Amino acid sequence: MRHTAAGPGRPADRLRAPDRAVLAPFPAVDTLICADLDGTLVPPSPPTPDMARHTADLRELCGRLTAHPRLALVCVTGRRALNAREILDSPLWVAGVHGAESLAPYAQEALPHPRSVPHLPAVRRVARLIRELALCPPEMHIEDKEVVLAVHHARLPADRAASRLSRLARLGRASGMEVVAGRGWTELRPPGSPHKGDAVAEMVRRWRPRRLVVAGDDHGDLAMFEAADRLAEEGSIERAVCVAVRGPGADPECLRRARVVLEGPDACRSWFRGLAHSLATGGGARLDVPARH
Ligand SMILES: O=P(O)(O)OC[C@H]1O[C@H](O[C@H]2O[C@H](CO)[C@@H](O)[C@H](O)[C@H]2O)[C@H](O)[C@@H](O)[C@@H]1O
Repeated sequence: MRHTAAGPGRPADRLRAPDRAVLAPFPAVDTLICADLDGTLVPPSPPTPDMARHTADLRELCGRLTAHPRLALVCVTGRRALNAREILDSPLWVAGVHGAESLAPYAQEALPHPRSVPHLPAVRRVARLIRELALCPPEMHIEDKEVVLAVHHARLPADRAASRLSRLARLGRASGMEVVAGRGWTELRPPGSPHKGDAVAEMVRRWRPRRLVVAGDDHGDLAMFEAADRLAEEGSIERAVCVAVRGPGADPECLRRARVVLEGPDACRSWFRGLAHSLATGGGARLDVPARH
C-alpha cells in the first residue's frame, strides 16, 4: 500500500501548493543543505518525551530555511519519504529510503529511483516469502518500504538479533539482495540500491549550489560526507561542510570526519538557524568557521 500525506489522495492543507503558485523547480542556489532526520534534526527513535517541542521547532526551522531564496533544504533519510514528511510537517524535497525514493514538496506520492524500479517485483516476492514462511520472529518487525525491506530489531540485544536475522539474511541473499545493517534495523536491498551519497549528488545536479552542507549522525550518513568531499574535489561545488550530530549511538567515524560537530538535534537546528540568519544578512561566514560545539 502506498503512503499518502493525509489519507488517500488528500495532502494536509499546509502541504498543498498555494493557488497560482509559480512552481519553478530548482533555481540555482548559493547553499544546499542535505540533512538526515533521525538523530540529526530530531532525536532518534523511540521518540523522547519532549518530541512535540522538537517537532514544533523543526517545523518552524524548515519554514525559515525554505523561505530563503538562496538556500535549499533536502531531507535525506532512511525513512519512507512520506513518513519523513509527516514528521517534518513541511513541504520539503525528501530523498527517502536512503535515496531509493524521492518526494517533491507538494507531491502526494514518492517516486522510486530508476535503479530501484526493475527490482520492485523481487522485493515484493521476498516480502511475501517472509510472510508465508513466518520467518520474522515476534520481537522483530518487517517494514515493507517497497524499494527495500527493513527488519526492525531495536528492542533486541545485538547478539540475539543476529541469530534471529540469519534466516532472513540467507533468504535475502539467495534472492540476490544485499544485507545492510543500521542502528536497530537491518535492510534487505536489491543490488545497486541508491545510498544517501547518490541522493546528495542528484540534488547537487539539480540545484547547482556553490556550497553544500551535509548533516548526519549515523553510519549510512557517511555516504553523504563522502559524496560532499568528492563533489568539492571534482569542482562541482566550491565547498563542502560535513556536520555530525553527537548523540546516543552516533557513528564514531561520522564524528571523526566531520568539520562541525554539534551536541544533539537541538544544537543542530540552532546551527542551521544561525546559518539562515547569516545568509539573510549577506554572510555565509558561518561556514568558514571550523566548529566543534
Ligand atoms: O536515516 P534516518 O533519518 O536516520 O532514519 C533511520 C531509520 O529511522 C527509523 O528507524 C528508527 O526508528 C525505528 C522505530 O520507529 C527503530 O526500530 C529503528 O531502530 C530506528 O533506527 C525508520 O523506521 C527507519 O525506516 C529509518 O531507516
